[in-house]
Amino acid sequence: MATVLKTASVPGLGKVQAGEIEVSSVSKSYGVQQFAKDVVKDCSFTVQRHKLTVMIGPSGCGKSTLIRLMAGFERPTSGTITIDGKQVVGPSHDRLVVFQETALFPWMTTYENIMYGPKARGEDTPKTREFAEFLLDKVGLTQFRDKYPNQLSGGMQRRAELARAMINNPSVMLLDEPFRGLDAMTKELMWEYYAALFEETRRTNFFVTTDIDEAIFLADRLLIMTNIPTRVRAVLEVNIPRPRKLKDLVEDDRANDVKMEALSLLHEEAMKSFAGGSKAAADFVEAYSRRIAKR
Ligand SMILES: Nc1ncnc2c1ncn2[C@@H]1O[C@H](COP(=O)(O)OP(=O)(O)OP(=O)(O)O)[C@@H](O)[C@H]1O
Repeated sequence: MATVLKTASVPGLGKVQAGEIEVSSVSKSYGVQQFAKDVVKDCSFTVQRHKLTVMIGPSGCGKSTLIRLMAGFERPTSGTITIDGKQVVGPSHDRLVVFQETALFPWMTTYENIMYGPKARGEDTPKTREFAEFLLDKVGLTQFRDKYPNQLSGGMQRRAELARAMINNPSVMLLDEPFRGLDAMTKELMWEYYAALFEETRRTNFFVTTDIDEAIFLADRLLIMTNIPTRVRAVLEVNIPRPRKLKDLVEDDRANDVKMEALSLLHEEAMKSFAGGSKAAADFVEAYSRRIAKR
């Protein structure tokens, strides 16, 4: 059963659903017989209730595949995925996915986009409208509530996207590199908005990235993935107090320790991939070597 966390501070919401996902010995292959490609192999981990779990791994290792399996868009070749003990057999409103591509409807204003889900379910109530206003405020878009997506910057669109997912009160949010492609400063701003939203609600979040600073700034727990076919290589706890500040990334010793450990593990995985001829791994190995040389 999902634990219900009382959150009197969230107007219009009242309670936050927070589920727990268990991924048990999951494998996923594409293609058949001699063309079969193993993408995920015997992978197990838990996305703990009320925590922000971040998955980081080499480019192309199978992270998006895992998100699609957890969302129920695809089925594992073997193994099971459960949410609060119930097997995932298809998509559901209890697991909402935010992708890097914008899914905002261009003909709707920011407010209309956010209210789309509740309206579609016949829940256009004073409470949901109050929650929509709260979310607009939290993502800094109150002044832009009546603008259309093409009148918003890239960062604003991603913030509207977050609010549009959160209003549906899923028990787990799944985010697949939602800030990829944004410039460095906009990205950092997004981390602050997103972390504040997480801290306010303590909803279970699962976030996939290839950006080590993003991973450490956001995570309670960090899953380091192996090269393809992927599984969990290590789980690192990120014990930096919240709310976090960007300067923690450079000033907090715990952040630096986790970063060095994570980079070292990722480097080993990238080297394996590099040996297999991967261009993305070669880029990572070069960037890592430069970073180490600078220290
Ligand atoms: N539907 C599919 N059919 C065949 N192969 C697939 C399919 N989906 C993914 N793959 C393969 O699985 C591998 C992993 O892809 P995936 O997108 O899950 O990795 P990723 O870690 O999310 O990558 P990135 O970090 O670059 O976003 C890739 O080699 C990809 O080509």
